[in-house]
Amino acid sequence: MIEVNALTKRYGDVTAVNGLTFTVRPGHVTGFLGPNGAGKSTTMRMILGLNRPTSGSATVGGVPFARHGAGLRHVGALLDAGDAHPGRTARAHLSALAAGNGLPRGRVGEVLAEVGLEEAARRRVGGFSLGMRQRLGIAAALLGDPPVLLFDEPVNGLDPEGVRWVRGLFRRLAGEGRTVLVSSHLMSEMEHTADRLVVIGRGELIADESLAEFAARGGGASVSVRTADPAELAAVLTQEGAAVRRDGGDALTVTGLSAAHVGRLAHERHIQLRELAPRTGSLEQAFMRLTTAHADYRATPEDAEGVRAGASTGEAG
Ligand SMILES: Nc1ncnc2c1ncn2[C@@H]1O[C@H](COP(=O)(O)OP(=O)(O)OP(=O)(O)O)[C@@H](O)[C@H]1O
Repeated sequence: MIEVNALTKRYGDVTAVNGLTFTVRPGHVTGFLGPNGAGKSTTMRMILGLNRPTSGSATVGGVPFARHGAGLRHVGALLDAGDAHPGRTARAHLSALAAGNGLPRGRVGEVLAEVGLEEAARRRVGGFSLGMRQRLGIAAALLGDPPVLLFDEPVNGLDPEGVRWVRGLFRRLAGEGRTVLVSSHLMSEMEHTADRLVVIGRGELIADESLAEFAARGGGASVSVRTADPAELAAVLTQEGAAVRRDGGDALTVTGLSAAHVGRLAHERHIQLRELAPRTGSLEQAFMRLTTAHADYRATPEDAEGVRAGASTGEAG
């Protein structure tokens, strides 16, 4: 369990994180989402004791991270894929981490196999692709077999097979009862990975809920119906105050009534239903709607690539 309590971080005039409170529970993959510059990395660094909060606190398993001895046994983290020394081999990098944390050497081979880097174990990290460095960072996070794992933008640089693999890995880790927090600035990445979301913008909490709850906030929740008598059902539902769209054939899309309500009305009027399915609103829609007001850096026509803030996360204090 990770508990973040009224966490605030200021860099001079910039408030990177502002009074953030949320809990990340075991047994779930929790997506940590926000536009560029929202404060995700800063928050993760404070959870890991790498940045000191201006105020507030963060604990892992009820204890500030810094007070955990042999840190890798308690928390595994992928923060920056580039943090392995380029002159070291993958195996040497992991062996040094294992030794520093009092972990058995045998774990090195196990995690190399787990992330698919066995073949590259004796190559220098300097020659690794970004995707390989991400895999190495994930191997380091897994080394201590920790109950809590944090991954900052882990999908960066992975190919489609790698993305599929990493999603499966996160789900397995959560399935084993671990606490898994994964950051991204893209909802599309989280949609198939996370089952809960913590969404922030400009350092402030926007949402802390399940994917379904978040999607419902985007509006557009509807009910799909197929029926033997679409014209009759459309009339009944419209009379009840719903908006009904005829989708051709026997299909209708209904907004403004729950699936249960549609089912009950059809039953009362003896209208046969062939399908009745609630559809949640789009996650992407909800994300855009709720974070637009909180986005620091947005593309303009002159700057179509958008601006990555001059953010350096190199602070160690
Ligand atoms: N060391 C620092 N010194 C000054 N400002 C900083 C520092 N680190 C972060 N910031 C600022 O804090 C804010 C939050 O940055 P942070 O990197 O935490 O955001 P993020 O959500 O991880 O963004 P991204 O998705 O772009 O990685 C930004 O405005 C950034 O410029």
